[in-house]
Amino acid sequence: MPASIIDGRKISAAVREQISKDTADFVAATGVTPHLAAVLVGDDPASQVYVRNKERACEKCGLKSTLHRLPSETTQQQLAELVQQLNADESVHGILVQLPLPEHLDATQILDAIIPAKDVDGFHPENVGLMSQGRPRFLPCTPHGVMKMLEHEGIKTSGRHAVVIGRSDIVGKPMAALLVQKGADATVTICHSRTSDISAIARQADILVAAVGIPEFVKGDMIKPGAVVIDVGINRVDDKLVGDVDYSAACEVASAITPVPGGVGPMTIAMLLQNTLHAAKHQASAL
Ligand SMILES: NC(=O)C1=CN([C@@H]2O[C@H](COP(=O)(O)OP(=O)(O)OC[C@H]3O[C@@H](n4cnc5c(N)ncnc54)[C@H](OP(=O)(O)O)[C@@H]3O)[C@@H](O)[C@H]2O)C=CC1
Ligand SMILES: Nc1nc(=O)c2c([nH]1)NC[C@@H]1CN(c3ccc(C(=O)N[C@@H](CCC(=O)O)C(=O)O)cc3)C=[N+]21
Ligand SMILES: [Mg+2]
Repeated sequence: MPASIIDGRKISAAVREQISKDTADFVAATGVTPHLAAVLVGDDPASQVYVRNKERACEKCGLKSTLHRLPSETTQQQLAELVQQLNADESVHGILVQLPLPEHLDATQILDAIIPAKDVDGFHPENVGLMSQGRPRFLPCTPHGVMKMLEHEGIKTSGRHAVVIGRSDIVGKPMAALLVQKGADATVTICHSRTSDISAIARQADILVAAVGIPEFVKGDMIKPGAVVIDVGINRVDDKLVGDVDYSAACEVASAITPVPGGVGPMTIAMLLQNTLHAAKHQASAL
């Protein structure tokens, strides 16, 4: 039986509908419109896709979004100054600096400079620490979106073996952290570029998450029959979006799979809007 397709667009639409209502209530009560400021330096293709969709989603849900587009040649100091300006701007509730930054810029220093209360990506070390202790402030959007999808589909994680391919700070590591935490209770293995025999490990997964950044990295024979496959990858190949999983091969083996596009991406955006509303609520109540 071919895999069932986990419809990220549909699940995210349901989440966004709730966010729209909550945002309207918040605006009515406070007169404040939740405001997300995004910073894009240069022209990373996955970031371009993200920017486009997130602007549209903010607008539809009644949030304000502003995009600061900076040229690839932007200096560390110029970028740091923009972050300081957004930190100080009381009309801005959420700040997101698109990654990856161009080679010559130090992303860690920039992410550390975002005040934790506006860190809607959940990348600041204070927010990472809170998450890893199981008392989250802002959960990172992509892993949180994946957990929401699993929950929505009634896919249990407890006692299951989850294999995450990728150990980045934005996807792989926080994905593993959420899957292993109490309540989710998966047994988690993390793979990366130095892992030996990834295929053998991947084949043990009940839940396989691919966050590699290599088109169709996961082949059909790396998937255990009946496994759930979550494809986080957003790769542009000949002007089309493809994931990190060989989708047609995986459909023959998996029990359920997320497509690209239309899978994890829309969930990331829904979680970003949720974090921005949450940030605005906190900042309004702190006044
Ligand atoms: N759908 C969404 O909402 C989002 C999608 N993405 C997409 O997800 C993908 C991953 O993103 P991100 O985590 O930021 O990417 P990174 O490039 O930061 O991380 C990739 C990870 O994959 C590992 N890796 C690379 N090559 C191999 C290999 N041959 N075998 C095993 N592991 C390998 C790397 O290992 P090592 O650490 O050893 O280098 C690294 O840990 C990208 O396609 C990105 O565009 C990202 C964010 C959100
Ligand atoms: N600080 C930071 N935080 C991020 O979360 C972050 C980032 N930087 N840099 C780039 C990656 C990539 N990313 C995407 C999110 C949604 C879609 C998305 O909406 N995808 C749609 C695309 C639909 C289409 O346009 O065809 C889909 O998959 O269906 C894509 C990519 C977030 N990232
Ligand atoms: Mg990819």
